[in-house]
Amino acid sequence: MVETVTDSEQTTEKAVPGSPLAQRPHQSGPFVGSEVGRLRQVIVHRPGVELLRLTPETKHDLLFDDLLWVRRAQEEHDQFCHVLREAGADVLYLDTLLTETLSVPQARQFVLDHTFDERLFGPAAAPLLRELADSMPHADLAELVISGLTKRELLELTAEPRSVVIHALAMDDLVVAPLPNHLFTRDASCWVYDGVAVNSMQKPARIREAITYEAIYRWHPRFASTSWQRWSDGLTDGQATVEGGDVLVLGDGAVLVGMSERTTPQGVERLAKRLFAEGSADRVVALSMPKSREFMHLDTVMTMVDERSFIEYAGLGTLPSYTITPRENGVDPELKIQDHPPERMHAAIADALGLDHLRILTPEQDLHSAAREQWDDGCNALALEPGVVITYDRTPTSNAFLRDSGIEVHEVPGAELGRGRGGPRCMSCPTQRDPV
Ligand SMILES: NC(=[NH2+])NCCC[C@H](N)C(=O)O
Repeated sequence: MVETVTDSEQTTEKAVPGSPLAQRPHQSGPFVGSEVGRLRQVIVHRPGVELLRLTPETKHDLLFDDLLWVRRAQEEHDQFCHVLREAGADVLYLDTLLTETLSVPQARQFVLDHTFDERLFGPAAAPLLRELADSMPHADLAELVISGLTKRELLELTAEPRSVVIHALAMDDLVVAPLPNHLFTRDASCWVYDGVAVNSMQKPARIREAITYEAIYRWHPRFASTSWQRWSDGLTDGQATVEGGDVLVLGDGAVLVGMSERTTPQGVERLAKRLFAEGSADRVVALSMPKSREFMHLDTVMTMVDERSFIEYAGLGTLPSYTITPRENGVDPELKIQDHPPERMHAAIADALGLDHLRILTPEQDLHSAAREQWDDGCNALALEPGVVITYDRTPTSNAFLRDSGIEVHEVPGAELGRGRGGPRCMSCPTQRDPV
């Protein structure tokens, strides 16, 4: 095994003029000051009925590579949450947050309006389904939104609506689609310093996930009673997509974004512009990634494990990159864009971090083993604090290499969870994390 260190061996830190907000200490409201600072509060989603909706025919469109044994996946997820709690993090469950949010009348109306869209259900069924959903207790409505509903289940609740759309469905077809990728709470929203991006999702199976987060952040008292910035317009952003798996909060006013299968350059520019306008960040480094499923998000190929170290997939190579900074021009900052050739990728990230070089941790393996471990989320580490991470147990070479490099690794079982192509970082949406 070798440790690859880019540029030189020295570790002298450069002083970087970070924004005042990037330094803001942890307080009770949401604030994510870095990628590796102490994790204080995190949103997760325990896999549920929505995963029972996967079949060999639907799994592909629902973005899973295999069916999960749901009970075992729940046990694995419980162990993941246990490690988070042991590390002192406050673990918030997405379905509980949504249930509590739905008790606020405006939130309920918002979720119903956006879920029962005429364009999806047709003008005949949409109002009837909306009415049925509105008559449900909060927890049942949350369950319907996340787990979906088949025609058979619908007919157990009500008489068949007079609708061509519903009539044309077979009994076990889904009337309301499930949201199985809510498991990966990282993606549909992401907190960056003192604000949040509720993301317009690239894949049709994930678009409705943004409704859940939009409602929670706007109306759940935990979030609605504090002030924070908006880095996106969520559902209405169209092609300007950003997904949280592509966004690494480097710390001290710097952000690293992967332009992947999911995140577009338009999305990156908008994120940068809004961060700069509020003075919450002043450097965004964007990497131009291959657009492919195995590299769907940046955090599937590289994650940060301490203030200067990243675990990185051997097959990633180096990528063209851009450094975006604000060019002050009156009130509205313009974007100053500097492009870098592939060989400068690590140097561009190091510069944004104010470091002479990064420590790139890439275990030495044959190419096939490296590809297998990347596919199994070996590079998807979730930091609990600098130098302490959670990974799946199914990637032993990456885990051993991290340990040999001085990183404390907490392994959690990933035999079932890993079938959704997301690891510990993907399954977490930090809402409070210390700066470093
Ligand atoms: N941050 C991540 N890498 N998330 C992984 C998401 C996996 C999910 N099945 C999808 O395809 O969207």
